Formats: sequence, structure tokens, C-alpha cells
Amino acid sequence: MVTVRAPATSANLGSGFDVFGAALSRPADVVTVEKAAETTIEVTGVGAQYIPEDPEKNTVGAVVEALDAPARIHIDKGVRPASGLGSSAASAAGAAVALNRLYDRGRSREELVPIAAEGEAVVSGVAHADNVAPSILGGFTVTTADGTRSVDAAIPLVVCLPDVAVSTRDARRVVPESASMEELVETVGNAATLAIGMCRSDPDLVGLGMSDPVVTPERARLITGYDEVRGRAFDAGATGVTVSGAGPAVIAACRERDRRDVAAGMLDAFAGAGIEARAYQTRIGRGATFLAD
Ligand SMILES: Nc1ncnc2c1ncn2[C@@H]1O[C@H](COP(=O)(O)OP(=O)(O)O)[C@@H](O)[C@H]1O
Ligand SMILES: N[C@@H](CCOP(=O)(O)O)C(=O)O
Repeated sequence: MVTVRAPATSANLGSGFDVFGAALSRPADVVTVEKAAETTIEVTGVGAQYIPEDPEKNTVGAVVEALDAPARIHIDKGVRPASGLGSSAASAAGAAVALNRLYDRGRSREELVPIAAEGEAVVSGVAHADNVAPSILGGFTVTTADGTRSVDAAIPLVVCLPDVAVSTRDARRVVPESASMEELVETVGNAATLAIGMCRSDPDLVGLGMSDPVVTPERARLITGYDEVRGRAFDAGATGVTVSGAGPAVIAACRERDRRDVAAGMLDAFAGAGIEARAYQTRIGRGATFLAD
């Protein structure tokens, strides 16, 4: 039996659509696997009632196929589905790391990234790896067609999750099909600023680089109260605010000393819009870890 804790993640970080990702220190899924002749999946925890246990429909099913590793699988969800916190990815990442160990497949963490990404294709239609990469590798990740590069970074974060669901599949439909040269130049500048900020663990640069003129404005329209939440986070000292993944979670970068106030301001703004929400005071964290094997 192998048990792995795989963290929630925040993809895009504004300027890095389908490229940037960050592992969050909390929350996380816990995936336990045991060898079996046929694959079965049991799901418990947050939002378990909305998650299919059929291996054809659960993200871990595609990972089992890719690693040819049938197993009895238990997923304890700590990451709510349809959250913008890489819920479907956390299970896939945890299963990839756990099954690789259970069956001694010998794949490196980097090699497990595209395998776990197959699970994302099951739920969103695209094998985007910007959530599974940080969940497996930890830190801040940059994923392109050539693979994933990662760096550890010490950045305090607040992730505020409203009590509404936005599916990644639906939120991908509002992504513009094209961008102007002006928007491209602005996005490249912001993305480069954010990447330097991560390398320096500088919350000011990271926050500055989170701005995005193309995708985020469209996604923000799907989140009731977004402008107020963003405004209150900045008032409380956030250095940058954007939609986490495809939403509805909203992520803010800040300094440690401001984190509580940023969380309180964001919660208050969602409440003002009539929406219950939960705030995670978190930070960039490590990738999937073994709890038992
Ligand atoms: N192991 C899993 N964990 C979470 N969601 C899953 C899993 N397997 C399949 N799903 C489905 O994936 C969808 C949530 O994924 P997605 O829309 O990408 O949200 P998130 O941003 O939280 O990853 C839901 O429809 C859920 O039923
Ligand atoms: N790059 C993807 C990321 C989706 O992240 P999720 O946490 O919402 O699943 C996108 O923006 O569609």
C-alpha cells in the first residue's frame, strides 16, 4: 500500500495562461493505492458526492492506464472540485506518484507530469499540465511543450474560494481566440516580471506580474463580486490579485504580515456580494509527498 499527499495548485497566475503553476502548502488530496486485478476508485472528503468513481470518468483512471497499474484506489479529497485549485489535478498527481512507487515503474517526477496530465483531458478536454506539474514537483513551475522547469519560492498567498462551482471546461470557452500585439507585449512583460519575482522570492514583483489583459478579464466576469474582492485585497496590502486557474477561487500574493488582513478583506467582499466563501492563508509549497509506503 502506498499513500501520497498531493497539494492543491494555482495555475496561470494571471500572465502565464496554461504555462505557470504554483503548489500551495494547503489544502491537499490524499491518495492511497493497493495492487488489485481490476481498478476500483472510492472517493471521500470535500465534494466527494460530485466526483465520479468510474475509472473512465475520474482523472486517476487515465493515470492507471498510462502506467498500466491496476489498483484499488482511495481518494480523500481536501481540494474541492471545480474550485480553480487544481482539484482534479491533485488526485491525478497523487495517483501518478503513488502508482509509480507501487509498481516500481521507475519514472522520474518530470516524466510523471505528462502522464498525470492525461487525467486533465478526461475532465476539461485538454491535457493541460500547469496544475499537475506543481502538484508533482512543488514550487513555481513553468510548463511548455518542451517540459517543465521549477523553482522553489517563498511567497505568502491567500486563496479565497467562494461557495460556487465553475468547471474548467466551461471557463475555457470564454478564453479569447486571439490577442493583439499590444496585449502580447504587455503579457510577456508581466510574465517575465513574475518569473523573476519567483526566483527572488519577491512578493512585489510576483504581484506586479500577475496582471493579464487577455484571459483574466473574461474569466473574472464568471465570478460574482470579483472586482470588490480584488479591491479589498489590494486595500489590505496584497501585491497582486488574479483568478486562480479557471476560477472561481481568487488568489492574492502578499507579505506575511498582511496575510490575515488580505484574507479578511476578501471574505468580507464576497459576503457583501451575498456569497459564502472560505479563505486559505497559504504559501508556495512542496510537491507530492509520501505519507506511507
Ligand atoms: N479525482 C477527481 N477529483 C476532482 N474532480 C474530479 C476527479 N475526477 C473527475 N473529476 C471531475 O472534474 C471536474 C472538476 O475539475 P475542474 O473543472 O478541472 O476543477 P478544478 O479546478 O477544481 O480542478 C468535476 O466535474 C469532477 O467531477
Ligand atoms: N490553465 C488552465 C488551468 C485550470 O485550472 P483549474 O484549477 O481551474 O482546473 C485553465 O486556465 O483553463
